[in-house]
Amino acid sequence: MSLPYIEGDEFHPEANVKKMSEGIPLTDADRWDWLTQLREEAVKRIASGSQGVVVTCSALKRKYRDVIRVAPYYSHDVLVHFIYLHAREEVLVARVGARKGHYMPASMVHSQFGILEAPGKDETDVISVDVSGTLEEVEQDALAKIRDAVKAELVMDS
Ligand SMILES: Nc1ncnc2c1ncn2[C@@H]1O[C@H](COP(=O)(O)OP(=O)(O)O)[C@@H](O)[C@H]1O
Ligand SMILES: O=C(O)[C@H](O)[C@@H](O)[C@H](O)[C@H](O)COP(=O)(O)O
Repeated sequence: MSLPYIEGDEFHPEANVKKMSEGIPLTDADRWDWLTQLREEAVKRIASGSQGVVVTCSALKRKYRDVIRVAPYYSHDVLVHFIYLHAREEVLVARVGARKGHYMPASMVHSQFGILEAPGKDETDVISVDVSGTLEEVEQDALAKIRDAVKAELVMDS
C-alpha cells in the first residue's frame, strides 16, 4: 500500500510488556493511554503530509475502536477504516505458539478471545478478512477489499 506503518506492539509501555510476558492479560486502564498514543501517532503522520497510515493493533473491544474513531475530531479530513483479521482460536494459538522471539505467550490468546467484541454490523467502517488461509491469500483478499472500500468512498464523495 506504500503507506507508513505503525506497529502497535512497539508503543506498549514497559509495564504492559512485563505483564504480557508474564502471561497476565492487560486491563482497560493498561490499554487506554496506549490506544490514545497510537491514534495520536497516526494523526501526526497524516498532519505531516502522509496520504494515509496503517496501524496494527488489537482493538478487541468496541470502546477501544472508538478511541481510534475520534481521529477525525483532531484532523478533520481523516477517514478511519478498520480491517478485522479473524480466524478460529486454534489457528491463532498455533501461529502464536510457533512465533519466535516475541514476549506474548500463546496462552494469552485465550483471554483475548474471551474479551473480543467482534465488530457489529453497525460498525460500517470495518472490513472483515478471514486470515485462516496462506499469507498470499490473506494479502490478496485484504487488498481487494481495501480497494473496494476506497472506491466506494470516492463515489460517495463525488
Ligand atoms: N496467513 C498466515 N499463515 C501462516 N502464518 C501466519 C499467517 N499470518 C500470520 N502468520 C504468523 O503468525 C504469527 C502471528 O502473526 P503476527 O503478524 O505477529 O500477528 P499479530 O501481530 O496480530 O499478533 C507470526 O509468526 C506470523 O508469521
Ligand atoms: O491489548 C493487548 O492485550 C495487547 O496489545 C495484545 O493484544 C497484543 O497482541 C500484544 O501486544 C502481543 O502482540 P501481537 O499483537 O504481535 O501478538
